[in-house]
Amino acid sequence: MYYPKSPFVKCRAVESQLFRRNLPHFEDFLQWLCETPKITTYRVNHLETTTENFANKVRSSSQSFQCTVTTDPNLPEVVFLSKGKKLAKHDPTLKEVIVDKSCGAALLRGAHLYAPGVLAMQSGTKQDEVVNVFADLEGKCKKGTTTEYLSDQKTFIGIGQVKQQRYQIYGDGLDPKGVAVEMVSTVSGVPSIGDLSSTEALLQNLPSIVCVHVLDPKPKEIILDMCSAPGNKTTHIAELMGNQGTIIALDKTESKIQLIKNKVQNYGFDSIKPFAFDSTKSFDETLIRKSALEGPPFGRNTFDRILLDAPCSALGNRPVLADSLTPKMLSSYPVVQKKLFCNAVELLKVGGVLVFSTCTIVEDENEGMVKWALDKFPNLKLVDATPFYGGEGVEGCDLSDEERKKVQRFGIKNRVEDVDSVGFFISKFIKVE
Ligand SMILES: C[S@@+](CC[C@H](N)C(=O)[O-])C[C@H]1O[C@@H](n2cnc3c(N)ncnc32)[C@H](O)[C@@H]1O
Repeated sequence: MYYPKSPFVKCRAVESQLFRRNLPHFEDFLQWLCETPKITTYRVNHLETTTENFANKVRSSSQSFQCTVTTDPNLPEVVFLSKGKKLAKHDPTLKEVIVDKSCGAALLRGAHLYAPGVLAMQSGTKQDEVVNVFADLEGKCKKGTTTEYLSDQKTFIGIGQVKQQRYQIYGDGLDPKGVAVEMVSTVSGVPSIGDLSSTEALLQNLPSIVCVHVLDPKPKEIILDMCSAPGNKTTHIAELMGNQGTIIALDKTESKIQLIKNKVQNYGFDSIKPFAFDSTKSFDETLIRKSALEGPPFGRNTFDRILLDAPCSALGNRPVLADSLTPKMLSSYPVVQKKLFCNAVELLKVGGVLVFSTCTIVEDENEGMVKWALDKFPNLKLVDATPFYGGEGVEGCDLSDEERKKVQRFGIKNRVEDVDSVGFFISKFIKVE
C-alpha cells in the first residue's frame, strides 16, 4: 500500500513543541501538513504583462486538468489556480522512478521532474515510456539504483513520461540538466504544468505575496529586507514601489546575494541594493547620519519600513512528506529571530513599520515572538496585519484575544474561505517613539 498513507511524517519534534496547548487538534493538523495546498498562485510582474494575459497562459497550459483559473481585485497581481479532477492511480505493470522527499513534494505541487532529482530509474526504461514515480521517505535509496526499490517507506506520487534515459542521467562527468520525467498526473490533483515562472510572473505562495502587501511599501521610501534571499519578496517590494526608492536587501549567504544581484540586473530593478551581511550585526549605534546606500551596518532610525522574513523551521511548507527536525533544532530558531528583531527595532524610524513573518506553524516562532517583542519593546505597537487572508493567531497562545486578531496565521482555518496554502505567519508593528 503506498497512498494515501497519511499522516506519514515522523513528527516527534513537532509533537513535542508545536501544539502543547492544542493537542486534541494534533491529528487534524498533522493530516493538513501532509496534504498538498489546494491553490497554486502566480505573482504577475506588471512591468512586463497584465494579469489577464498571464491568466490566459495558465488557462491554456492547465486546460486538460479541469481546474479553474481566477483573479482577485484586492490582489491585482495574483493569478489563482485550483486543483483539478485528474488524479493519478498507481499502475503495478509500470516500471518506477524514485525521487527524494523534497522533490516528491515539488512534484505534488505541479512541478516536472528534473534530471538531478532522479534518485533511481529502473534499467531498460525507454524514451517516452510511462512510469510510476515514488518518493523515498527515509532517504535510503541509493542514487542510480537499477532495480525496483523495495521499501515500505516509499510513497506513490504520480505517473510520468520519461524524457531522459538512464545513460543521460548517470555516469562520470555528466552534468544532467532539463526535464527527465514529464509528470502526467499526481495523487494531489494539482495540475502538472511545471513552473510557468518567467520574467512575466513568478510561482509564489499566496502568504508570501500577502506579506509584502502587509508591509505596504510606498514609492521613494527607504526599506530594509533583512533576510532577503532568494529575493522573491524583495522584487515584489520593488514592483509595488514602481522601482522608485531604495530597498536594501541583506542576506548572510554570499552566493545567495550573488543570485539576487543577477536578478536585479536582469530585471532592471535599480532600486534594490543587495549586500551579503549578517543582519544580527546590521545595527551600529556609533553611526550617525550614514546613508543607507553606503551599505551595512546602519545607524539608528534609518528605515521607513523593515521586512524581517526570518529564518525559521519552515514547518509550513506543505506537503511535508517526512520531517527530520529535532526539538533542539526547533528551539534554536527563536534565538536568532530575537537577535534579528532587536536590530530591526533600532534601525526603524519612529513611525516606521516592521513586518515580522515566518513560513512555519510553530507557536514559539510566531505568536511567541510577538508576545516577547511586545514585552521587550514598549515603543512597538502591534497593528492589524491587513489585508487579511489567513486566520487569527492560535487559540490558547500567550497573546490576548485582541492581539490574536491583529496577526495573520495561514493554517487550516483562514479568514478568506478557499484559501488553502502553505503554513505562514505575519505580524505588523509600528514604532511609536
Ligand atoms: C525565509 S528565507 C527568506 C526568504 C526571502 N525573504 C524571500 O521571500 O525570497 C530566510 C533567509 O534568511 C537568511 N539568513 C539566515 N540568518 C541570517 C542572518 N543572520 N542575517 C541575514 N540573513 C540570514 C537565510 O540565508 C535565508 O536566505
